[in-house]
Amino acid sequence: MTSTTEAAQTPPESNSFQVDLRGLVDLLSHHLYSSPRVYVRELLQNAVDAVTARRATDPGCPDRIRLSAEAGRVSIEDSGIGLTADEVHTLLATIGRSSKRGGEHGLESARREFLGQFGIGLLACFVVAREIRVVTRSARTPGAPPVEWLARDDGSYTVRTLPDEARPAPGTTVFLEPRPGSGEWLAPARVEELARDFGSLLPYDIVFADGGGAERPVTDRPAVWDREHPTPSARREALAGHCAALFGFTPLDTIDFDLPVAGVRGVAYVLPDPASPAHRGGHRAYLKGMLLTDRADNLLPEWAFFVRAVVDTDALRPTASRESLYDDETLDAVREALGAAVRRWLAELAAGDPQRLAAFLSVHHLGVKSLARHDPELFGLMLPWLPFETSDGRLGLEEFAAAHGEIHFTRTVEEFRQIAPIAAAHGLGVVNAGYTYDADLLALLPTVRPAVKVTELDAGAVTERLDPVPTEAELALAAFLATARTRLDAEGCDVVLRAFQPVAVPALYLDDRQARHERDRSAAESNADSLWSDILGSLRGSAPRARLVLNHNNPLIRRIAALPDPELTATAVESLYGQALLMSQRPLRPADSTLLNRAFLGLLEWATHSAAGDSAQEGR
Ligand SMILES: Nc1ncnc2c1ncn2[C@@H]1O[C@H](COP(=O)(O)OP(=O)(O)OP(=O)(O)O)[C@@H](O)[C@H]1O
Repeated sequence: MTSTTEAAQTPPESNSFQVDLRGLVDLLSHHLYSSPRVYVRELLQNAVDAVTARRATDPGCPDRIRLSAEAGRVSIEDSGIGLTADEVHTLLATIGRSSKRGGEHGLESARREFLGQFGIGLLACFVVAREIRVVTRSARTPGAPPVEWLARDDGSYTVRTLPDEARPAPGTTVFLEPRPGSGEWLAPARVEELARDFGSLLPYDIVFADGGGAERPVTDRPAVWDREHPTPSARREALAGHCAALFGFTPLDTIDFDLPVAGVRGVAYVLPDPASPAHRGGHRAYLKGMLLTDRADNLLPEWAFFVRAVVDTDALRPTASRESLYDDETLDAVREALGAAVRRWLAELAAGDPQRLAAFLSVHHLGVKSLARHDPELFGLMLPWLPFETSDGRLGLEEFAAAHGEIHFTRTVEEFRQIAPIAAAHGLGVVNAGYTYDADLLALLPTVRPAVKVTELDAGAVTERLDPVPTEAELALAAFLATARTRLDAEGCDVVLRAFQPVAVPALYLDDRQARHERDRSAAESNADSLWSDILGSLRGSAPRARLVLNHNNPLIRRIAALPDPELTATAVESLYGQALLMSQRPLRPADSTLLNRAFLGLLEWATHSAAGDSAQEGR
């Protein structure tokens, strides 16, 4: 008896993957790319690579590439390396096979010399063509006859040799037979526009013919940033025109990129209007002169959202769709190098052209602040120029620190609005750190200017600055203050009397982070079940309480303090507390709303009663 295991054992059978050609062609032509437009790029790319390959062995060979669109048909002819019948079988008809990585240095040399590398590009043409015909003659094997390869989108093809006169000179012509419904992609104007968009910087002269007999150049080299200009201002003008044509705006300034180590040349145009830091502008990336994408978001660091860049590089790799950059270490390095170039430009402006820097910062200070957070050196450099909202107006921190020695800051815009005028009236320098990046930068300030002291503004610091009231005046108001303290104790708020500016402000509600925390804790305690309430209660401690600072300079306060009726005094104190709380723009707790309601109705009650009393008296 044989065991089950033995019975199941059969010799391993060697198999190959089965490929459904129709499915593969469909996948590569219709689903890899975002738009049919890429077929023009693939045609140009193969033609350019073919000329590059021929020039490697025959540097003086013709380098003609002619793209034409006529009567709904597109063709492209090159004077490149061409193919023999055998090569047609192995290269054109084998999906994934490319001649461009077969050399002794393999893939690396392909990436250095050629645009293509994957062996799938030609199939992209099936997105607009139902049939691709290639007529080619090898330059490497002069005796070989011309060959015709005819491929259909069902994955079938035929190969035949042609008589000598069918193609006397080496090179290749690719003809596309349109697929029904794709006429718009093969219309002459469209083809010419796409060829210019993709191919204007390609290294050989490419012409376009629309069938009317005229030929127009597709290529327009050298790139605008590499052209000779009679004067720097002529160059600036040319670049501004390029930017306007490309991106639709006139740049505030232009930053040159010339980074031979990173294999990158190009420019970055500074946006004339503020841009959202969350918006990463689409940069235009060319790979060896071929446009790869106009949405290369990851080409520059995130903080450089105030520029749109156009670069040509031979260092980066495309993804298989050739529509974006392969996110690898090289891209990281290029991104860093481009970021460093933008920083250098800023530093040079700071050192040599403060006026231009000021114009730039008036639009893009947010971007620079975002960058400076991670770059103390740059922060130090930009410090005199970066604007902050302060109790002395919009100022640079350096100037502000020189006037105050110590810088106080508030964490929120509301706090700043409420306290800054009062603090300023009493000689305290306050910066609003409620805006994006400002708190981070203030925290960084002592690193770049060690002499400057930066502290968060707390209720204690403000109260300390306000003038104390003479003892006799305070004693005279002792009864009133006692009523007020008792009334507001339940709200977790202390009452103090000070004389401060502006006179028109009757009361100031001050708390700091700890006091706010305590407020939240006690609110949570009153809402919690008994276990939590006990735990939260045990946390109650020495946290500073919020305080209501009454202004002895304010006539209303003096009148309230002199009210004979304790009931009315309590209502008035609640009203002052409520008003100050509203002015501080803090969110109201339910208890605060109840208090405000009560105080408001109490005042109405009192006002209508006394009015009724008056009229009753008048009636007598
Ligand atoms: N115009 C041409 N002249 C000579 N050979 C060509 C031409 N077009 C294509 N070939 C040959 O056919 C092969 C396959 O071309 P295909 O466009 O599919 O891929 P590729 O260019 O090698 O790589 P990629 O998929 O990255 O474009 C090429 O490697 C090349 O050897």
